[in-house]
Amino acid sequence: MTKTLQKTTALSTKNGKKSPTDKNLSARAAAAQIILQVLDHGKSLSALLPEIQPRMKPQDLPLLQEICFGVCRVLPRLEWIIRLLVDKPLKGKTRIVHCLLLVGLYQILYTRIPPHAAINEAVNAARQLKSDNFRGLLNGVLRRFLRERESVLATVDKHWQTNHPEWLVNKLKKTYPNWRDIIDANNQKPPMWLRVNRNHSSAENYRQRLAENGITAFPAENPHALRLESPVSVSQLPHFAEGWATVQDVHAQWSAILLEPQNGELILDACAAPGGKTTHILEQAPQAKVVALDVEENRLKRITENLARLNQQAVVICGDATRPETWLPQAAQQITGNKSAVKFDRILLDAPCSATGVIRRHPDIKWLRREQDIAPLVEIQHQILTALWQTLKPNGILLYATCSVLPDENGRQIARFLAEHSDAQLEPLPFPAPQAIGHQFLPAENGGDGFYYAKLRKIA
Ligand SMILES: C[S@@+](CC[C@H](N)C(=O)[O-])C[C@H]1O[C@@H](n2cnc3c(N)ncnc32)[C@H](O)[C@@H]1O
Repeated sequence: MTKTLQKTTALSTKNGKKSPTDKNLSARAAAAQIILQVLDHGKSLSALLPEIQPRMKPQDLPLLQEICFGVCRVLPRLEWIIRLLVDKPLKGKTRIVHCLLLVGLYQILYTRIPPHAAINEAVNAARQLKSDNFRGLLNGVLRRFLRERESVLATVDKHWQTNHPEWLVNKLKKTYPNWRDIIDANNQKPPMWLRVNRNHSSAENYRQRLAENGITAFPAENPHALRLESPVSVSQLPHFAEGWATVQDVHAQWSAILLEPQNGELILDACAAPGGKTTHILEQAPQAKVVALDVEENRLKRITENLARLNQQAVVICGDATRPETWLPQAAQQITGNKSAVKFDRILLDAPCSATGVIRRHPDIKWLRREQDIAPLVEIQHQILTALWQTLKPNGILLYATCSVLPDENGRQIARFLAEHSDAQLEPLPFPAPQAIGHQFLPAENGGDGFYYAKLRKIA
């Protein structure tokens, strides 16, 4: 820390102004509120952004999204800058001012917004957020950062910043010799991937249609996947509303391919919401009878909407995968007309997990997930696996998937299951460089997210 970096003291404040309606809320004010909810109240961006979006001006949404995701991506670096510049931590009611500083610094460092505009907007947002008394502090800190940028960054960037929580870095270090590459990949912005519905078009034909609409896309090894050069709104995608394409990461697309669903089979998608993989199963095998199960009732609507867009049918059920006896009779009733027990030919278990493989897509995971969450997740995965195994037909297939990179949730989970179930056999997967148990994709490998797959057969 150089001597020139004098610290600015946070002033105390009294709130004065009425809060504006959300329609008048600027992108910066909304971003500060959302970041506060993530950091201090453990809420996810994917829950918060859709809530606020209908109440914002449409033209403000891209910037709101950019700031919220961006701040989560580089949070420790921004926090360090604030520690250097602000004497007294902004706590309690003044946390919103701290979040406005994050928002202002992010724009100065990571966007093309002219710094003076970023500062003015942060100061204006303070008024909207009933923090008038802090306008001077915001203005002073951000302007000082501009003046002393070089020396501040020399201090902050003296050592490599992981921008990850320490517990996660330690876990990655223990498992992966190339852990730094994983961290770097997690800190990138992810590409947008499409899955082309082969019932409407080949990936190549769709790529040409995209090109005719000014959208550049690249093919992948996976036959249905296209990577877009730059993300676009789905409303720009040809025939999106009619189900010609679905937004889905390239590695997530392996789920339905590895499951190999067949027409006429009875298939369970056990943790199905929002239904991205349910619809892929039905694209692959339109005549399969698919049960889409999820424990979160409010997430079932998303499955139904996705099925409707693709003009597909499935039995959508709310239920706990650890307790098949509570929902299996209802599923049987809807499929066969009577409640007697049914067994599945194939099961996709896209298990609830730490989501440590999709950090680049959901950077808030780094601050929402805690080390102590992992063991309970591993236990629930084991319970679901064990319970669903009883519902699988002899010779049936269970595909276990997670978007985690932690071995406890992946290879070790399956090793434990194999040790406990003599009727379970590991099936080979069609990837080069076979791994010991299942297959781990790392984040950004082939441009895809971090995913794990293991395919199990029930020996007859
Ligand atoms: C990784 S997400 C599934 C994503 C989905 N397969 C897709 O591709 O769109 C995991 C899902 O598991 C659900 N879930 C968690 N615990 C569950 C349980 N005990 N039984 C059924 N579903 C559960 C969550 O509600 C969540 O929707």
